[in-house]
Parts: sequence; C-alpha cells; structure tokens
Amino acid sequence: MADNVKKLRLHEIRIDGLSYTVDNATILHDLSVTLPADRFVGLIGPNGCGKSTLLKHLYRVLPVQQGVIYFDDVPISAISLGEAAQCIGVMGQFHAVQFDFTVWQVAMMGRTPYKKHFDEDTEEDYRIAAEALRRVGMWEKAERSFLSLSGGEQQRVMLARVLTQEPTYLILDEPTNHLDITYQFELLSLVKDLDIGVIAALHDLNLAAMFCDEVVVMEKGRVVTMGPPNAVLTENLIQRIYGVPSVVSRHSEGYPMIRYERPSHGPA
Ligand SMILES: Nc1ncnc2c1ncn2[C@@H]1O[C@H](COP(=O)(O)OP(=O)(O)OP(=O)(O)O)[C@@H](O)[C@H]1O
Repeated sequence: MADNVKKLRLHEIRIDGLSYTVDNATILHDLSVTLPADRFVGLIGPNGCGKSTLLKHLYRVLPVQQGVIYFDDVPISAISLGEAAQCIGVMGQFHAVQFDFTVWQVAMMGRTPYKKHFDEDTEEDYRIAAEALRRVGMWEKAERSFLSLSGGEQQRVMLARVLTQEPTYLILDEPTNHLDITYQFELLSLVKDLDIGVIAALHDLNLAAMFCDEVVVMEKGRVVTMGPPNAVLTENLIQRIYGVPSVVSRHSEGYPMIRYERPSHGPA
C-alpha cells in the first residue's frame, strides 16, 4: 500500500431508522441496527427480505431516503467516494464487467482507487494483483478473457479484484452462489484469514455458522435478531423465519450444525 494512503478502519456501522421505498413498495422498514465492522458478520434471511437492499445502502449504490448510516461516528454522506473506495471492497451479486477484459486486467482494476489521472501502474501494483490472483487460484488463467470464464471462475477473479484493492472492510453479497463446495470453503476461509471486518449476505446457514462471528437475521425489511451463531441459529428461529424444521447440534469446535428435516405438507 502506498505510504501516503491513510486507511479508514471501521469499528462499527450504526444504522438508524433506515427506510427505503421503491415503486410504492417499502423494502426496508425503519431499520435500526449496530453492526460490528471489525468482525465477520453474516446477514441471513429469506429471499426478498432486503439483504441486498441493505448492503447496497452500505456501498452507496442506493441513496439514503430516510434515516442515517454512520461509519463509526461519521454519517456515510460525509465520507468521500474516493476515501470509501480505498477502504471498502465490494463483491456484489452481478459482475460489473461487460467488456472483454482479461483476468489480469480485471484484477488490476482493484488498484484504480489509488490512481490519479494518467498515473502509471507500478511494480507494486503488479505484485499485489499477481498475489491476489494466486490466492484465488486464477494466476494460471491471467491471460484468459474474463467473459469466457465459468461463473465460479468469474467470482474468484472478482474476489481477486477486491483483494487487489487492499480493503479494510468487505461487503459481500452472496459471495459463494456460483461456487462448488471446495471454493465456497476456500473463499470464506481466505476472507476470514484477511482478518478485516466483513459483512456477507449468505444463504447457507451452515457456512454462516462455521465462519461468522455474528449473524444478523432479517425478515420483511427488518432486523429481527443478531448475535453469535450459537445464540441465533436455533431450531425455533429456523422454523419461524424459513418455515423449515431442523435439528441443530454442536460441532466439537463449538459452532452449530444444522440438519434440515423435510417440511410436512399434510392438512393443517
Ligand atoms: N427496484 C425495485 N423495484 C421493485 N422492487 C424491488 C426493487 N429492488 C428490490 N425490490 C424488492 O425488494 C425486496 C428485497 O429485495 P432484496 O434483493 O434486497 O432481497 P434479498 O434479501 O437480497 O433477496 P435474495 O435472498 O433473494 O437475494 C424484494 O421483494 C425485491 O423484489
């Protein structure tokens, strides 16, 4: 990282009374929650409950209509986009690469927040991008066209781009959705080993249980509860939020393990 770059290191994100309405549908309802921003936080909840909408407010794709979001004590609107781009890495659900860049070029895009107009790429930029591609297992495909890659390979390259950015906080929207189980574990282990703050929308409750320090549960545009996986991921909560019966046991390492039961569809 360049010596002159002062990195914002977050401790908490405080969301105070956030509401969001589009096309007469209210998607977030007066949502208030304080998220630790120095730990791995999982955001879970059923399809359509508002996870992506909440994350898009954090990475500023959606404007705050009502309420305030504070990064530590600073309202999000007071943080410049340039400062945010050097500190906050984002992996959204859809990959914003429409043109036919190579894998290497996509990885190098992570260095953009550090450049002024006409700045040349440096040896340090190359070293960081190569290291990121190696970490996600895509170095051998550096010269390949990004658009020719499989969904999972694209996802790993997008992670490399985020790593190249050297963020101090990561926002991940369903980061594992195209990945086979090997790469789901690799991606989440790699992110966990970065030892930076993370918020990740996750559908797989067992992965959330294994990797997250805290889990935030959303339902219908509201946060219903949050806490460590052992306290939150209970049979009652899973039944109430997802309508699926389960048996929750404890792994020898301490995290909860969820085994689902087939819901009965007999007469009520
Ligand atoms: N631009 C929009 N216009 C209308 N409705 C929208 C718009 N954007 C989001 N929604 C609706 O808001 C709700 C929340 O969407 P969001 O993508 O935040 O949910 P999610 O929890 O991330 O879902 P999933 O788990 O399926 O990815 C959904 O019902 C969605 O259809």
